[in-house]
Amino acid sequence: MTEKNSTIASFQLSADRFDAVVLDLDGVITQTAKLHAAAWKRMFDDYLAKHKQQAPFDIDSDYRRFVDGKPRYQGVRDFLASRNIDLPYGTPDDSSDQQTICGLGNRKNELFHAKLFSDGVETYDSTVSLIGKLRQRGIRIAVVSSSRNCQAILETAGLIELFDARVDGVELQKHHLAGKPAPDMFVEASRRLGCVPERSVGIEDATAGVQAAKAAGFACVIGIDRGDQARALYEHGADLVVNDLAELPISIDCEETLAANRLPSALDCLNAIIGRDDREPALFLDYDGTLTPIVPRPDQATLSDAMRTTLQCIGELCSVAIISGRDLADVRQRVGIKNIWYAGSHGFDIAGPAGQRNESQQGREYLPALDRAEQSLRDELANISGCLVERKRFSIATHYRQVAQNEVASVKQAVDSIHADHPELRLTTGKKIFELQPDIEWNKGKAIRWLMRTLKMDSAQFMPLYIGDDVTDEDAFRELKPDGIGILVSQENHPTQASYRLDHPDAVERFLNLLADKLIRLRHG
Ligand SMILES: O=P(O)(O)OC[C@H]1O[C@H](O[C@H]2O[C@H](CO)[C@@H](O)[C@H](O)[C@H]2O)[C@H](O)[C@@H](O)[C@@H]1O
Repeated sequence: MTEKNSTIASFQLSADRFDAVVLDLDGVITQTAKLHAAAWKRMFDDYLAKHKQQAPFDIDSDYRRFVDGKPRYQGVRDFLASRNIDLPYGTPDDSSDQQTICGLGNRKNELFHAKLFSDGVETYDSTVSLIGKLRQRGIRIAVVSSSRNCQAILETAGLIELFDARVDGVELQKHHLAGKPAPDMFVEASRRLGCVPERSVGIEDATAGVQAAKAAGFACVIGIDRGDQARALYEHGADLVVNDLAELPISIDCEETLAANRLPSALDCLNAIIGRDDREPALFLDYDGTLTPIVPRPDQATLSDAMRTTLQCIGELCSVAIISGRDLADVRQRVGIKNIWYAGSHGFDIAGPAGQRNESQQGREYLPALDRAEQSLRDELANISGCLVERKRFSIATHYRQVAQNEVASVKQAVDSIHADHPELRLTTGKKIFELQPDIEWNKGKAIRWLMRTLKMDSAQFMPLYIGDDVTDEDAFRELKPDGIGILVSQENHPTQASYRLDHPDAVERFLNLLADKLIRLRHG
């Protein structure tokens, strides 16, 4: 990081200081700048070839000085002016072979689209990952780009959902905004986000963009120096220049809980989840609500054949373990895949594919108390219609999903009273469920760490990825926060320690298939 002054030395992108971050597209989020530069060069060189004394278009100097970051026709006009070439403006409808500013701009766009189609869109993973983290902290995100192709580029890259607002070349024309370096686009972006420039950050890689954000009165303007232009970015108003957004300090609080509906979709962020470093994923999956939809009765939660095939496939590509609240034998039989690890009773009971077994030693001392509590629950709840008591080796679930609304309080009262008789047991809640389990320092998160140690999965080499939907899954999200990733399966809005979201087990299946494709591609270079 190169800093202009010492006041920025303590710079932190935190929700306390900033409400919004507004980013340029090309060269900041996507690596389309080089596609644009190549298309500009090809178009101008073809044109300049007809002017004998003219040197070819230079990507290092001409592109950055006259074209980068500006609306298309303005870029044509400014570059031609630098060569003392005067062309009629024409109209946006001009065909791409007309010798007008618009005709040349349209030719460049044709060349750009051909390249986009043939080469696809590469993204800067550090930027995508930063946007994910900022969104989790409640910071609003907008993209400002002079490109009329902004929407198409974001859609091709699968990033369109990451933005709360977009001010692009199409909007520019529609609302008669002035292009960068004028402040209009940044002012409009913060207005659309419902934020003020004084609490907004602008991120740009072009001098015209830096100038625009500064002129808009943004609290902080960050320049990204992808070439040798740190000095120029500072001269145009950047407060801080970095080579890549991975260098940017943001405030991280591991205990922070976030609203689930603010989390980015894991389907949109696969590249940020996998491939942000060289670590191999180690996959830990919850069962109910994650691999199967929630259904009225526990015995109806059957794994679909499609999900089983997906799990089998991903199990060939990386290490997979199922971490469930169900009894070990039950979840093992429901999933029915041989070469993976299983943890039952919320991690108290673990088994490996080659007959390995780890039953919590400490947990065993609680078996008599669990037996007594189970009997009391069965006796007390026998007359409440729809109430189910499900005994797992190290846990007892009392299900009230099928209980009439006016009788739920009686279920809770009975569970509370039996819990009071067994203070050595812990009472937890979940989806229409009360659970009693040994009150010891053990949970799904600890079980995952135990598995990683046992399987010699150093987190420098393996990245733990946990997908779950319920309260006890939060223990796993919290445990993995420093070195792994948590994905919550939910459509509701509640606090969570997860970093990404999937809406439904169907989305989990889609995500696992995308992950499998990605791992296959990485494996084959
Ligand atoms: O950790 P998990 O594998 O997700 O297990 C959590 C509990 O899941 C089951 O109950 C839940 O799913 C049932 C079937 O969809 C649903 O009817 C119930 O309301 C949910 O709470 C399971 O029966 C429990 O033992 C697990 O603790």
